[in-house]
Amino acid sequence: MAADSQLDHEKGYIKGELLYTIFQNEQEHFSIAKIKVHETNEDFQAKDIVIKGYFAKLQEATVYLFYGTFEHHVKFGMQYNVRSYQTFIPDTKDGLTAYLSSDLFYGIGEKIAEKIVGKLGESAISKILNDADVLKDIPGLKPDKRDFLVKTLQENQGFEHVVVYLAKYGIGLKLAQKVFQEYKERAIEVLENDPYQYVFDIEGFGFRTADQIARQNGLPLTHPNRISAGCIYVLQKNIQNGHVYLPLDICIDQVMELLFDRHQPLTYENVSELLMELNKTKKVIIQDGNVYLPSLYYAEDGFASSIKRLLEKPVESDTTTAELMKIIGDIEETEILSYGKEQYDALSKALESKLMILTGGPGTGKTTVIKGILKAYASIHQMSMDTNDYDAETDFPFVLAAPTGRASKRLNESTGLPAVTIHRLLGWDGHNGFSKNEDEQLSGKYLIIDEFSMVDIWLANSLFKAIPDDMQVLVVGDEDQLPSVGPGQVLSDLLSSGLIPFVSLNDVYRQKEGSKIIQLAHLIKHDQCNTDSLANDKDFSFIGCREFQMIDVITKVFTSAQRKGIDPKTIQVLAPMYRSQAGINVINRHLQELINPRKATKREVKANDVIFRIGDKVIQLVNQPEDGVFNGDIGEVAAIFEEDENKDHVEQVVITFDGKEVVYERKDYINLMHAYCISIHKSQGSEFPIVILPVASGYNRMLRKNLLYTAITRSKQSLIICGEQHAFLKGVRTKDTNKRFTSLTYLLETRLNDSLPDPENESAEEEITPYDFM
Ligand SMILES: Nc1ncnc2c1ncn2[C@@H]1O[C@H](COP(=O)(O)OP(=O)(O)OP(=O)(O)O)[C@@H](O)[C@H]1O
Repeated sequence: MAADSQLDHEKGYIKGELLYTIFQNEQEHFSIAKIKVHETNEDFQAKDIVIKGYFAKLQEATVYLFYGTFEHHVKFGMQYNVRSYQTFIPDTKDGLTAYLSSDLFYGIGEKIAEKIVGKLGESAISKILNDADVLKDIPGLKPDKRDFLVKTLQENQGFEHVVVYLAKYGIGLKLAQKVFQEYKERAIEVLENDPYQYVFDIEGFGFRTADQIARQNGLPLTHPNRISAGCIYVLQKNIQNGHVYLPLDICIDQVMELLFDRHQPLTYENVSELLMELNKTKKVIIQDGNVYLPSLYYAEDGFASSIKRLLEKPVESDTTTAELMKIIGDIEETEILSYGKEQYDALSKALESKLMILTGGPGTGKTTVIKGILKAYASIHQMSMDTNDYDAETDFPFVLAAPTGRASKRLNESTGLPAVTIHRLLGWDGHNGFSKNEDEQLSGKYLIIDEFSMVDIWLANSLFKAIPDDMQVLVVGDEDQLPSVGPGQVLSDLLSSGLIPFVSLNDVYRQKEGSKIIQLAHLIKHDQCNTDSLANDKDFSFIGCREFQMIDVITKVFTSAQRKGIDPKTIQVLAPMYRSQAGINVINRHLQELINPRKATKREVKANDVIFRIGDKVIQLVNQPEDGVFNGDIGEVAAIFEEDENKDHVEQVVITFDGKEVVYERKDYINLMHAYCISIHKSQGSEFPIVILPVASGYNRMLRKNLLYTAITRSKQSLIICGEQHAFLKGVRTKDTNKRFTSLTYLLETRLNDSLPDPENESAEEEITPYDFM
């Protein structure tokens, strides 16, 4: 613990003493403080500086070594962003004695301190922290004083010790803080004995980091914990590819590949045995030769059970076909339209089915049918569709929801009825789960979930658990769009089971037949898109260019739109990749410069490499249901507050999402990025008046039919594709062959087949529609 060995001259440091704390978040251990500088190897002359970072508790009159980097703050000027730190303990035994007999360790006098240092040497502090019993034989050190000394050291040095220790492995303060919160003083012991434990317990602690530490600590590569952590890591990684499980063979192969080492080879049996062990302790579930993480196994299982439960209680209706025809006829009259055959089927089937799926591409009338269903349901059951006619005692019968804020807003606008996000509907509490579940189910009679292709198996399970037995459900989606970001392919599994009543709308409606965007979407859907399909039209243009010209073309489109008085906010660029010559990051940088350039009067903050400026268009990257914002929501930077301008005394960025304000602190900036250009995946569930879709051959490995179809169907008024025609045509002809491993179809087949009437026979009986009389 000698000072010279403490000091890492290779890194920039400031040695200094706390003057005062400017801000402190005790829960997060985050502080901003002013320190007096004693010494530094940084190019820096001032006598004091503001530091910020995660600290245990900075004590006055204690000297610390801070390692970090300088950062410029608009108001406070130069600041030192601390990455790691430790208490500076003077170089000599005398220095250490002085430290231990300082005011910090009340009741420890110089004599006792000398004895401690005499016995334990210069590494006394580490020794005490590792094992407090080393103090047992110090003459004159009473048990209560000893306990106090250990406790104070643990409080002050424990966290630092962990920070310094983890910094050796490149682990930053923030993760170190999570580690300390989980294990306290045991952090280093756990890491030394079994770094893989961190992978299980600490969110964000990667397997590879644990592996590197284990190797440095000499743990054998065939250590069972390494194999176990490798198995869990492989399964977790595969969630990102949408898989619910991995077949045993594939799982073992991937684990062996991950853990491969020439000198200590693993056998198939080693991994397979460990998987069986994990299965016994329920850390994984192996079923029919497939390996699941428990949360996914139970989600699929639970979802299939909910479907079975609902279908076992069919709708009891005494409405005759003639009555239904009359009701639908009346709706046609008031809406001044005549439903097509598919639409009529959809209406009547949805009204009589406990659960129905409605699918269809753009402009096929999904919204028109939803509105018809709601009206017909209200008419059959003689219910008012006016929310004012209901109170706390009488629940509004129609429940409308969608996975994203934007999609639920559209559903609300198109139906005129309240619609919310699924998270909101289920009462997400922000941390532990939903308030609506199997014990406290939803109220209402008819549930419509739009954009269901975006719903992953976890959310589907939570939602369906909360549906009461007597509620009818309509699931709406477009099966040709991208599957959910999360694991599973719930919509397509439900459809391919063939066990859930469904209607697919294929006819495109007259008013929109003139729309090239919709035509193009349907040509792609039916694999009929060719060079002729890309001819310019009033709502569509294809601007040919090479990848290196892409940024130029996109900025020119924006400039010319601005000249024509088109609000740039109505234009959305959608691209498949973040990092490439014409990737999302580059496009965003250029568009920010063009649309919202730096101005002396405009506040901005810098977070990592990104500058957020007032007026910037931004996108939320994760679900933050506690604030009512969701992955993919687009907002605008409305205000930036400095530390002394708000009661929390922290810098804040305020984003407005459709009029709703959400406050972000620095630690949350990571959940935002610019949205002049967003990924096609993030655009699911949203629609934009004008879409620019760059298609470069550099995106080749991403270009797939469902991706391009999703992008195109986001545009409502105008679509501009720029790039290379052959890359686009190749993309729309490339099917997504990344099969997701899910067992939902199989589960539905095995559970429902025995208990339900054959839908084929059932629909054969019911097939009388007005068309049969025409
Ligand atoms: N039976 C019909 N007769 C006349 N017009 C219709 C009919 N069905 C739908 N339309 C019209 O076709 C257009 C598209 O219908 P709608 O918005 O319901 O389709 P959608 O599938 O929800 O489309 P999108 O997915 O693009 O939002 C609307 O203008 C609608 O009024």
